[in-house]
Amino acid sequence: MTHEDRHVRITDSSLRDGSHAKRHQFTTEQVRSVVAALDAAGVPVIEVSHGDGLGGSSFNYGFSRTPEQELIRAAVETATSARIAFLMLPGLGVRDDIRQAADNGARICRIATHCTEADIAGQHFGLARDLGLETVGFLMMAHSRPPEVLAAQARIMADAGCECVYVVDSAGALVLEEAGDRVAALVAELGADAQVGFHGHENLGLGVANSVLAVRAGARQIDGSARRFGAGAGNTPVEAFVAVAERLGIRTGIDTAAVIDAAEDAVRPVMDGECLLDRMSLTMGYAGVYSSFLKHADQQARRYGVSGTEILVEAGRRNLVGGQEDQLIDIAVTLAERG
Ligand SMILES: C[C@H](O)CC(=O)C(=O)O
Ligand SMILES: [Mn+2]
Repeated sequence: MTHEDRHVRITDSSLRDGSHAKRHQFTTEQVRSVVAALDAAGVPVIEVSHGDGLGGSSFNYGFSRTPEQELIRAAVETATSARIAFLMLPGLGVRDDIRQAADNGARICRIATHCTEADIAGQHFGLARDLGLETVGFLMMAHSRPPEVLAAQARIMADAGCECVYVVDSAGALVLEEAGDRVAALVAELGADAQVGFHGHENLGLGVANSVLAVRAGARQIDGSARRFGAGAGNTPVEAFVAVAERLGIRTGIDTAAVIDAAEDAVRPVMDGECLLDRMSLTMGYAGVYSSFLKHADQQARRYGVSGTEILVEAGRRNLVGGQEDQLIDIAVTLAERG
C-alpha cells in the first residue's frame, strides 16, 4: 500500500453519461433514489443531464422521457450536501439552458467541446461565471490529439473562465501513460490558473488504472459512474476507484462501503442492464470511437441488418466526432448495399 497524500474530488456521471445507456429514459423517481444514495455516501458532485447534455433531447440524439430541467430540480431537492452539475455542448444547448439550470439550483456548469474546438465555449464559461456557477471544461476525444495540442486548448478554456479542464477519454482509448502524459501536459500549462480533471471510459478496461495515473500526474478532479453506468463499456466505476484510492492513500472524502452499497442497491436497479465490455464496446476503445455511438450503432445495425462492430470500425476509420451520429446511418446503408 502506497500513501500518496493527495486529495481528489469525484464527480459521479451515472445520471448523465448513464443516460446514453438508458436511451435518456430517466424518471424523477430514479434520479431521486440515485442522488439520495450517492449523496449519503459522500459523493461531492453528481452530474445530471441528457446524455448529450442540455438540449440533447432531439431526433439526432434521442428524446428524453423527462425534461432534464425537471431531473436537475429533483436532484437539487434531494441532495443534502452533494452539488449538482450539468453538462452542455455549445450548439446543442444554448445560454438560456444554462440560466434555467442555475435557476433550478445546479451549481456546476460543465461545457464540453471536441478537443480541438475549445474556442466555441468562451461565452458559456463567461455566462456561467456571471451566474456564480463553478465551471468545468471537457476536451472530448482526447486520445485523438497529442498532449501539447490538448494543453493549448486547455489554455483557451482557462483564459475564458474555466476553473478545471478535463482530459476526456470519450472513446476509452487511452492506455495508461497516454492518459497520464495528457494530464501532465495540462497541469504544466495551467499551473495555478485552473485545475485538471480526467474522465475515463472502460472500453479497454482501464478506467480505474488511467484515473490513478491521472491523479499521479496532477489531476484534482476525477469522473466516474457508479456501477460503470455510462456510455460504451461504461465509465470508470466510482466505487472501484474510491476503493483503490483508499488503498493508495488518495483521499476522496467518500465512504467506500457506502458507495459500494449505493452502486449495487440504488444504481443497478435503475439500469436497463449492465454496461458490458463486449465485442462492440471493446471495438470502440480499440478503434477510438466516441462511446456514446454505441446505442446508435446498435440501432442502425439492427435496422439495416449489418454488423454493429463493422459500423464502429468504419466510424473509427472516418475519425467521426460527437455530433456526427447521422453518419452511422450512412455507414450502415453502405454496408447493407455492399451485402
Ligand atoms: C457528450 C458526451 O457523452 C460527453 C462525454 O461524457 C464524453 O465525451 O465522454
Ligand atoms: Mn463520457
